[in-house]
Amino acid sequence: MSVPRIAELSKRIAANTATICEYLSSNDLPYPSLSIDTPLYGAVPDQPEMQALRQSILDDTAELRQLMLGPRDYLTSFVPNALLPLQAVTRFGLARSLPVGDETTLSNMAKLSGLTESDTRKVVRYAVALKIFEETRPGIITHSAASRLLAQDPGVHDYVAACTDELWQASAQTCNAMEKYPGSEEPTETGFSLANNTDKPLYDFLSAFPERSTRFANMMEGFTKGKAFDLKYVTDYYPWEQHGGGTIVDVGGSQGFVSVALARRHPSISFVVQDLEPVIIDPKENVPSDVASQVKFMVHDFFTPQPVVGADVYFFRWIFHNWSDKYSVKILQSLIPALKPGSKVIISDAVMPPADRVPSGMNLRLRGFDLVMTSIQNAKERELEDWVNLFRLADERFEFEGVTQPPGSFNALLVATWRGS
Ligand SMILES: C[S@@+](CC[C@H](N)C(=O)[O-])C[C@H]1O[C@@H](n2cnc3c(N)ncnc32)[C@H](O)[C@@H]1O
Repeated sequence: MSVPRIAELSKRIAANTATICEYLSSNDLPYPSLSIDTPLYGAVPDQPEMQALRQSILDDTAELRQLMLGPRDYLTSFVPNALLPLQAVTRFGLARSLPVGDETTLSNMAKLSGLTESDTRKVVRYAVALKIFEETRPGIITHSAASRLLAQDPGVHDYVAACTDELWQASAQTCNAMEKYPGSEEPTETGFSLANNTDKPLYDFLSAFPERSTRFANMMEGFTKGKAFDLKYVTDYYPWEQHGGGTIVDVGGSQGFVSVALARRHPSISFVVQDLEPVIIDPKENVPSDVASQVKFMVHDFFTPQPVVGADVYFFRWIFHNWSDKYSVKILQSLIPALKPGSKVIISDAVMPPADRVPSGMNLRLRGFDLVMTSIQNAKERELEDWVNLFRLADERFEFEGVTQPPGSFNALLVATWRGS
């Protein structure tokens, strides 16, 4: 008789958990816990074998939960306001106002946040139920591991704040946008546009609000702290050393953290980070002194002709998934006047895999991201064929060379070479 799926899953979960426990125990490492002193970026070591076991446990527990719920309870288990406590905790500074190691009362949290006591109680207790904060005695609140991270890591804080304040609201309006503007490729006809009652694209709109704009950029940097977005997937999976003595232009490079990481490993390469004005605030603050002479900043709109002529590489990380094909083609074509024969265009972006080739947790994230891109820009994540077509649509002289998909990475690296004169 075949083993029931629920038994198979629970057996594998138990075996994988035991392997991780043994590893932690034999290396004298702490076990995962929800309490404040747990390793805040995860107790499972960042090592391929351990991470594969962790991913398997995450996928198996999700499936086991769904099987245990059954279809009806599964569908009704999606509460409509699951992100509300996270939005409130960041919007009203509830985690940051509580010093780590201290305890406080709900009334004090209300005073510091400006919320009413009643709203504070509702929000914080929902957060406690989600293991964000602990209520150690009735009305007495301390940090949990999760709220501590929100208090102490500005990248994670801004990630959560921008996800809830910007992306969640945009998602809630996306079906309305699909109805109002069917098939639109315009970044002005999105869920984000409807949520903000604006006719400007997201980045133009945010540029009028420097704080929101910076927070959005910080959310992007926060992503890179997630394991699937580690900068190593850019630095270690392309032979950058072949461009020694040359120049790499980091187009839409935000505050330059990718260029800084590459500059540290390749002292003979020069970097130019380009972005819109409000994002490039003050290069003196953004560039660590050890690479200051190597990494320059430049305000540049990538829909206008590329001003750095004859660079070896034009690098785009997380740019094209923000734009529909109509606009992505324009970005590539704006490079053409600056390209020399052999210039590379290197793109770090997702290549959507067939669903059965990735762990279900990763597939879920990729599918979620695809729709985030629609909600904010009418853009999309692309399959390999879409990428090849994009270069072809922009200009036949772009020769698509191939793609590298580092294991465990959200993004792949796509390389094309300019074969024009
Ligand atoms: C998703 S972020 C990616 C940032 C960075 N490359 C990274 O890997 O995290 C997109 C970036 O494109 C920039 N951007 C948007 N429109 C732009 C434009 N027209 N010209 C130049 N940069 C632009 C944004 O300011 C933002 O920093």
